[in-house]
Amino acid sequence: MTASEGLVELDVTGYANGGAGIARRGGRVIFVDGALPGETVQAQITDDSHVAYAKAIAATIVVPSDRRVAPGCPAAAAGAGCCNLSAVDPAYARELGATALADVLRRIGGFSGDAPTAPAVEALAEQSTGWRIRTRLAVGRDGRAGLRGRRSSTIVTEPCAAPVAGLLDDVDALGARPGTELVLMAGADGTRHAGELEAARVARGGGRRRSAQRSRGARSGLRAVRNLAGDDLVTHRVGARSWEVPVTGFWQAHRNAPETYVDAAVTMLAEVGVTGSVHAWDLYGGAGVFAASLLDRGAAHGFTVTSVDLVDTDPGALAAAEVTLADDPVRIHRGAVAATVAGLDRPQIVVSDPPRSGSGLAVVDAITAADPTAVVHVGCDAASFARDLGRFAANGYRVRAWRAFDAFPMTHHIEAIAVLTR
Ligand SMILES: C[S@@+](CC[C@H](N)C(=O)[O-])C[C@H]1O[C@@H](n2cnc3c(N)ncnc32)[C@H](O)[C@@H]1O
Repeated sequence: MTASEGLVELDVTGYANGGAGIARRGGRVIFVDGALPGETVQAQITDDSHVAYAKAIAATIVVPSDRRVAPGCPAAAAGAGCCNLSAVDPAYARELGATALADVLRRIGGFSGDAPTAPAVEALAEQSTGWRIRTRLAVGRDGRAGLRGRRSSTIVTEPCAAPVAGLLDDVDALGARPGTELVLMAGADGTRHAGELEAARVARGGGRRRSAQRSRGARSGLRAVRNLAGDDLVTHRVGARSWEVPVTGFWQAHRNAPETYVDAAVTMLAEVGVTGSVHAWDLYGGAGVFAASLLDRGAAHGFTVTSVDLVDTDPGALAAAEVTLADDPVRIHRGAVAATVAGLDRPQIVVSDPPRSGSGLAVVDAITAADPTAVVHVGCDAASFARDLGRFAANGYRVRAWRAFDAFPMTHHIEAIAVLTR
């Protein structure tokens, strides 16, 4: 290893959850953004403040991996923070995702030989481009819309390759005003819907970390939406059901995700022996896609869902659920899961599909205290998924089956689903 002009030469030997390559130098682990296992890179150290590890960015690939491919996403190639694995062979990216998942299941979840073998990551579509049905773009002072830079607040106007065909066509002609965000969503029939989200009001001061947190909080808070194209409500379909979801509301990003996940959940519940009449909880249920499929598909798999408690915080998603599930035995609860579950009827089945931060230990404890026969736990962040599963295991629930999906192709993110029983 040599150091020149602030760069260090590193041999990358592993891959970490989060998409960085792993190298070692002077007894420390170095997480190298943009590097793959087997590569030698010249890297710039970006964070040297920790005793056990440092962070770096690959500046030059000296010896490339033979699994590198031509970058598939123009926006990422121009520095946008979207498709961080767009220059990696998609099959190899899935292998790396499975390796990272297995690693966090062991290290964070504490899983070893008594759990099923960690799952492979399955593709949701043949292509790794053209899968994303919703996206948010920042609108710059010049009125041009684009993705934020990976390590900067610059706006990259080259197109991302992830959105479905047509979603990003001529976005600047939609008329979103400078400083706002442009929200785009494709409906089940392919129609594009667009809204302008008013600029987030972010309080100032308190250091870089605090202000980044404030900025995220402000962006996710309630903000006015001005319709720019299509409708305020977007029609999505799963099986024979349809939902009318606000253009800013939650819907799975990959066009094939909802059908795949509900099919996986119902099939795995049957495989672990759920039978008879059951009451279910659909926690972090959004518009009630899992609730509907449990009701509609259980009978074909040997169990009958007689009623569901659906819990979510998002008023738009719950309004969609109220319409779609109006004639079904579903009680809708608006509120945080942690504050709501204690008052619900005892379930035999629980589906829990939290945001990236996971359910957290208190919610896992509340679920296991209700003593369900089976839990379907879904995670879009491998580390929080592993942590939550570890808590289920500590509370006496065993993973009986799990699957993982390449739900965000060309990125390091994966989605995983586990079914547990006591
Ligand atoms: C990954 S989404 C899953 C939605 C739904 N299961 C689906 O597949 O469409 C996570 C959901 O959790 C909701 N949410 C986030 N934090 C929550 C909390 N503390 N309590 C209840 N719901 C929450 C969000 O509004 C969002 O709908």
